[in-house]
This record gives sequence, structure tokens and C-alpha cells, in this order.
Amino acid sequence: MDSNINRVCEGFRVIEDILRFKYNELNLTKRLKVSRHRIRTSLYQLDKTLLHHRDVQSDIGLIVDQDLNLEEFKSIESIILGNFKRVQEGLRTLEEIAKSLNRFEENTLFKEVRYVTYNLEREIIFYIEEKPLLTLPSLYGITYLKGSRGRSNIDIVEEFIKADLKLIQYREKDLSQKEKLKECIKIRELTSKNNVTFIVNDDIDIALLVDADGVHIGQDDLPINRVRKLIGKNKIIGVSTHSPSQAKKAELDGADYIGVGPIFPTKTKVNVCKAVGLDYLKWVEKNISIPFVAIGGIKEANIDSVLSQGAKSVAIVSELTLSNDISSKVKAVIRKIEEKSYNEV
Ligand SMILES: Cc1ncc(COP(=O)(O)OP(=O)(O)O)c(N)n1
Ligand SMILES: Cc1ncsc1CCOP(=O)(O)O
Ligand SMILES: [Mg+2]
Repeated sequence: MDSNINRVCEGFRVIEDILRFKYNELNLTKRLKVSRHRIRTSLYQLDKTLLHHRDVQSDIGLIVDQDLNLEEFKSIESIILGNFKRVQEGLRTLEEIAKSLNRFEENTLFKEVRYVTYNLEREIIFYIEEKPLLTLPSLYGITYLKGSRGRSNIDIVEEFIKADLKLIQYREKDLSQKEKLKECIKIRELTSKNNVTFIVNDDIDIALLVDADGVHIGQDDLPINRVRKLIGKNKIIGVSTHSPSQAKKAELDGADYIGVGPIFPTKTKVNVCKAVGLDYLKWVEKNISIPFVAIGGIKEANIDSVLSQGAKSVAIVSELTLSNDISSKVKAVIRKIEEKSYNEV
């Protein structure tokens, strides 16, 4: 009996953690927690003698849990559904055991909580579905004032929009907060008018002030769950990653997409880490289920090697901002990416 109680509580705990840390959803988290506590404390009301029957080594529950097919747990939704199933099955078993022991009070409690979980399951799945999955465009544009041949960030954003880029990140390391805010207000206006996604690098406060679509943060910035708390569940959080463990953590912590790089050496970013190479990109393609964008030293001339490792979205910074004809460059690169995905079908 107590191994089933553990299984039910563990299932609740997994769902609670997802809602709390990934979505920062306190109401649903609290309701799950109340049910978990009701089940957990039910054990204390049962005969203490039951605990003497605890036999962890030969507990069949351990074998069942080891058999859980991790391959099935690909999306957040399937993790939640899998854990609700675990909770409901556990509760059903507890109901039966309590009944056979003539513990009618506990039998009613387990049944009641099981019915509560059906409603919670529906509400939680609705809640998650409300947030559409992000699709990154094939080419991800980023501003780079120093490498823009004297043009302003606004000039570059206008060129990007004319060239039909669908996502633009404002990345500015040299202007004051006041100047950045002024530029971002203008960029929000331009991007909204043209249906372009607008991401602000580093500055969560500016992103909030101008109602940008999201933020891009690095490994040394605020933790993802704190940023989520600030910007809410409907905004995009992108996170830079340089290793498999960082990528897994970002995915679990609720990032909407990850940056993967620098793939090749780059001079655009100061204090950049060593190039991570194409193997890490391949690893991400195989092991990560949120969208990812390859970045760092990527040019029209070497993009094929990046695409052949499975990248569907690529960020090219200096080669675009240094170009005298941004529109032609963007079109040539997008054509290459789209040809590659067309050939894969
Ligand atoms: C799409 C994308 N990927 C990676 C980065 C780099 O972010 P970070 O590591 O925080 O470094 P800075 O850009 O802030 O210098 C990015 N900006 N965009
Ligand atoms: C912001 C950033 N993060 C990792 S590499 C990089 C800059 C990439 O610039 P470029 O495309 O010019 O190499
Ligand atoms: Mg940063």
C-alpha cells in the first residue's frame, strides 16, 4: 500500500514541478499539492503496522517504474499525461486495497482524489495547449551595430524587414539603456506593423517596456524560471547553450527555444566560448524537442554543413549586417535552407 502511495505522490510531484517551474502556474500547482498531501497523510491514519510490511527490495513497483518507456516521454504533454495515468492507476489500486481491508474512509478518500485528478488533467492539458508551440523561421536575424557599415540598428531592422526576415533579435552591447529603449520602441512599431517576431537580447526590462515578443538570455543571466515569472507564459524565452547538459536543462526549465553555438569561430561576440562544432548540433537535433537555432561563424559559404546536421533555423549575424545588399543576401541564404528542407521531403 505504501509503495502505491509513493507512486501517486511522485506522479503528482512531477506534474506540480512542470506547472510551477515551466509555466509558473500557481493555482493549478496548489491544487495538485492539496491532493498530494491528502494522499500522503492518509498513510499516517492507516495502521502503523502496515509499515512493518514494507519490503523495498522485492517491491514489484520498482520493476514497473524501471520499465517506464522514456522514449514515450517526448513532450511536456506526454510527461503530464503519463504521470496522471500513474497517479490514477495508483489511486485505483489503493481504493481496492483499502476496500479489502475494510478501510472505507480511505477507500472514499482515494476515490474522491481520483475523480479530482480527471478534472485537473483536463484543465492542465487545456492550459498547456493554449500556448502554441514556437516555430523558428529558417533565418534568424540579429542586429550588430559595430558591423553595420555605419548604418543604424533601425536601418538594419528596416532592411531585414524589407528582405522578409520573420524574426529579429535586438542585440546591442554599446548603447546606453536609454538609447536602447528608444530604438526598441521604434523596432516594436516596425515589427508589429510587418508581422515580424521581435526578441530583445539580455534586457528583460526593455523587452517588457516595449512589449517585445520575447527575450534571449545567456548562461550567466537570470534563471529561466525567474525570467518566466517576469515576462509571463505567453512570451518567448530563448537560451544560449554550448553543451548537451545546458541544452537539457534549458528544455526542462521551460525555454521556448535554444541557441546552439558558436558552431564555428566568430569575431562578432567578445568573450565568446570556444567553437562547439557540428557534433553538438547533431546531438541537439537528436535529443532536444524544443526548436533550436544554430549560431556562430555561419555564412552562406558554410551553411550546408550546418543544415546537414539537422539545423532548420540558422542565425547569421555579421555576414548579413556587413552586406551592402542585405535583401539579396537574405534571399540567397533562405533559398539554400529551403532547398535543403525541400530535398528532404
Ligand atoms: C540566437 C542566439 N543564440 C545565442 C546568443 C548569445 O547569447 P549570450 O550567450 O547571452 O551572449 P550575448 O549575445 O548576450 O553576447 C544570442 N544572442 N542569440
Ligand atoms: C551572439 C553570438 N552568440 C554566439 S556566436 C554569436 C555571434 C555570431 O555572429 P556571426 O554570425 O557574425 O559569427
Ligand atoms: Mg546575453
